[in-house]
Parts: sequence; structure tokens; C-alpha cells
Amino acid sequence: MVFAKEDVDYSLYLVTDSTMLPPGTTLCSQVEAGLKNGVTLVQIREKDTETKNFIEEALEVQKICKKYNVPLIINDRIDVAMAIDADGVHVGQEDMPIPMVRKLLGSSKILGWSVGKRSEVETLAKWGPDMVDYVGVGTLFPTLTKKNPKKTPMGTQGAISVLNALEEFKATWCRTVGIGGIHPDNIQRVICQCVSSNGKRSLDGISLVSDIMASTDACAATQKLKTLINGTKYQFVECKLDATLPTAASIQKVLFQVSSNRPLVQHITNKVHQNFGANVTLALGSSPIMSEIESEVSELARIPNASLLLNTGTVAPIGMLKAAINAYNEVNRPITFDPVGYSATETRFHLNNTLLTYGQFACIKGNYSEILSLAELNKDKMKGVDSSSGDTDINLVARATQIVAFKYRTVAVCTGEIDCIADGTFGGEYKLSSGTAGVTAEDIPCVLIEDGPIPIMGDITASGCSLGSTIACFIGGLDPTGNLFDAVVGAVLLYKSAGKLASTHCQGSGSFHFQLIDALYQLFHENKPEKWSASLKKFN
Ligand SMILES: Cc1ncc(COP(=O)(O)OP(=O)(O)O)c(N)n1
Ligand SMILES: Cc1ncsc1CCOP(=O)(O)O
Ligand SMILES: [Mg+2]
Repeated sequence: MVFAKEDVDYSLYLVTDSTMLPPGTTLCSQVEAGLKNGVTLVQIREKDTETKNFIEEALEVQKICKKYNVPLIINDRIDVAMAIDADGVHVGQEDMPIPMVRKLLGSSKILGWSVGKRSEVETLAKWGPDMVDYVGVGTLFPTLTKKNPKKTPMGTQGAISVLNALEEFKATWCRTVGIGGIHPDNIQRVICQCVSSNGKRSLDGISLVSDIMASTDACAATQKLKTLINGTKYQFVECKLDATLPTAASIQKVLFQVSSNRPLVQHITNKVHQNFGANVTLALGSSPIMSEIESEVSELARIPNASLLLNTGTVAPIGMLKAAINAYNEVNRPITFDPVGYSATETRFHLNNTLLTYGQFACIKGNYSEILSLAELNKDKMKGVDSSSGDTDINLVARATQIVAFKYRTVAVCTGEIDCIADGTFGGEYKLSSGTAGVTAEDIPCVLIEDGPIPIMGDITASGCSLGSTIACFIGGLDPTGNLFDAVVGAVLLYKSAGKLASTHCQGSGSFHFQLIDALYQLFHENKPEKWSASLKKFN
């Protein structure tokens, strides 16, 4: 059977490993369970099997693949692939060089290569379309399946770099599958986030081993994966999104929802912010809980209208932070992420990136320096964790906010003299292969709040962090059909308006602190956004 290369369906690519088979199953029974339920491509990857047994097993699996009309790929062993006339071969960076493999296999066979770096993509592009048909992009997440992995997990941002390189070097023929630690809890995020910056391509498929091979019910495991792959909406937060910009009426609706739903806002935040954040949360009719207890995060995330503010100013143990992200992502409750001092030190850079790779955030909030660094547009290293001051190129800041929103499929907020908010969620929509149909960061909704600076804001501690509390209250308080962008924009408008009001009543920074809480309380309960002093302007 010869498969036309352009017809190969990479969407659910099963790679075998008979060392992890549960009792009562065999290599063939697991592969057949997968094929029966929608696996579209199979690779035999048996690292410890002797040649004779490898061939026998490969021939058995080949019979099953033929029955389901699905191509069979052989891992590493070009000799075995040729001996049994398999449909293709997969090799990695440490295996036989690609030009030699192609020469041995001939042009009609499928040839896959493992890549993780831009330079590797450049090489395959130089070889041209007759060499590599698809790439395995990884390792995405930690996995126990690959022994002694040479690469540290690259996360979705690493996969985006590979997709960008394929576009940059115009390797249009080359298909892509993500591999490494992919399971139902992260598969939608992988498909949703892994889109090239020009919006032209997402991954063509998901490749995995243990989720099916180690499953005691491989049929159910495959069905679950298939449903998630074929789905079109990633409900990382149960919020309806539409294309219209927020209005006073839509923000009023958000405030009503927050008042009636009274969200529980878990704060994992820095010590300086804790007391102020709790008071801001209470002023907004919500309940604060300042918990960093790992064993209770799952319970907290399951409370109706729970919302998490994760601020990395002073840092809880990484295991606790990951558990919290996991707990909220698992039940589709929103996380507001404030990567304080994102690239101020190497330690912060790695910690924040680890967390960004680990989960999905409904909102990412930062000051100019943080957002520029997240967007990789900050040429100068940040000096500290405070917001930068001085001349600001608002076009650059707005562009950076859009890039962050697009990259992380989130609502990004950049705060400063002018605040900027961009919606890169695409309503949670995702699709293999076609990316965002060419829609890029520059095209996504973006608004500015240009009401001038409130200098006294800089004279109290944790004023920026408490905008995070406000956002977390608003997102958490939404009804299931609520609008995420409206909620974030409403929170920023309220906070700025309250800041202005408080600054006119205070006598100094001490009274400003209290006046700010009073103003938030008053404007929130009055619920007349049309009267707020801060106003919106569409960017572009
Ligand atoms: C689809 C797919 N992608 C990547 C790999 C890994 O190949 P390699 O880097 O050669 O590692 P081993 O699988 O040989 O351990 C793969 N097998 N399949
Ligand atoms: C073969 C391979 N190459 C990179 S990660 C990996 C193993 C993936 O296995 P799992 O899906 O069980 O994490
Ligand atoms: Mg290999």
C-alpha cells in the first residue's frame, strides 16, 4: 500500500512502547484499540527489542494498520522498515543522517525527523521538499517515556518557535506533530497556543505514547483524545467572547454579575500586597483567601466562582504554584497572572517562564517593562521590578501587549501612564493545521486607557498588584456566559477611575491608600460606569 504523502492524516499519531503495557494487554491489542477509535498514524518504537522480535512485532502491527488503512512508521530502524516495506521511518538528531535515510528509503516513503531548534528547521528547509515530510516537535512537556532526554521540555512557546522557523524558511511542505508529555489535560492548550506568529499554521497533529499505550482502557483513552482534538473550543475559562468592544452597558453587566456571584479570590501573592489585596477584594463585594497551602488548591478551585491571582513578587514553592495552576486549569476557573519583575533577574525569568509554560492564564498583567520583555521587544534589561517611567512609545507598548495576548492566548494588560488591554483568546477557538487563518497579533482587539498618570499611585506599595486583585474579582464573578474582555477592561477602568477620585480627596500617600479603597467600594457599588472618569480608546 502506498500512501499519497499529502493525504497522510497526522492528527492523532500513536507511538508504541511495549514496556508500559498494562497487564492483560499486548502491543497489538493496544494499537488496535487505538486504531478502532481514531488513531490516524502509528509508529513502532521499541527501544529494547532485538531485531528478530522487532520484525515479528512490526509485521503483526502492519497487518492491523492495513486493516484500518493507516500508515505504519518505524522508529530508528531503517533496515526493519525496508525489510517489511513499512510506509515510513522516524529518526532523531542522533540517528542516521536524513539524506542517507532518504537515499535508502526512496522518495515515496514518509520520512519524519525530531526537531526542537530553529537551526534544525533551517537545515531541513535547505534540503528542500524531497527530504523531510514531517517533524516531531518536542519534547514539549516532562515525560517518563523517553529515557535520558537530552532536551529540557520546550513547552508551547518552544513549539511556536519551531512553527515560526518553518514559516521563516518557507518549509511549507513540512507537516508537524507535537510530542512529549501530552495528555487530555494539556492537549487543547497545545493546539490552541501552538500557532505561528503569522497565524498561518498550527500543529498538524498530536503524537503520544503513554496516554494510550499505558492505559488500562485504550479505547476510552483514544476516544477522549479524539474528542479533544476534534473539538473547536478550549474552555480555559467558561466565558463567552464576542468581537464588539466593551461599552458602559456591558461593563455594568459585569459588575452586576460580580455583585451577585461574590467570587472567592485566592491570592498567591507577595507579602507586601497581601493585606491591601484582601481589602481591595472585599471592597469589590468578593471574598479573599490568602492561601498557599498546596493540599487545598483543588478544593478551592472547585468552589463556585473561584478565581486565582498568581503574583510572583515573593514566591511560594514552585511545586505549590504548579499545583495551583493545575487545579484551576483542570476545572476551567480563571487565573490572573502577574509575573512581577519578569526578566529583572535570571531567577525570575526562569521561574515566570516555567509557570507560563505550565498552564493557561485568562489574563496576564504587567507593567511596560514586563510586557515588553514578555513580547521579546525589550532591548534593555529591566533594572528592578517597578514600572518604568519616562518617555513611552505607546505604539510599541500596544504592539507588545498584542503580542503577549496572541502568544499566550490570553487577555494581556499593560499598565503605566497609559494602560493597554488586548484580547488574544480568539474565544478559545482552536484548530489543527490552519492556525488562526492568518489573523496575527496586530489584528486582535486592543484598547487604550489614556487618562494620564496618577503620580501618587507610585507613592503607595502594591498599587499595581491590587489591580491584579481587581481583575481577578471581575473575571471570577462572571456568569458562564460572561465576557472575559469586558471584565478585564471594566476592572482596569474602575481601578483607574478610583485612583483619580482618591487622588483628589487625599492629603498624602497615607490617606490615598484608604481613599483608594473607599473609591473602589463607592464606584463598584454605585455601578455607573458611564460616569467613571477613565475612558476607552480603540488602538488602531
Ligand atoms: C513523532 C515523533 N517525534 C519524535 C520522536 C523522537 O525521536 P528521537 O529523537 O529519535 O528519539 P527516540 O524516539 O528514538 O527515542 C519520535 N520517536 N516520534
Ligand atoms: C519519543 C519521544 N520523543 C520525545 S518525547 C517522547 C516520548 C513521548 O511519550 P509520552 O507521550 O508518553 O510522553
Ligand atoms: Mg531515534
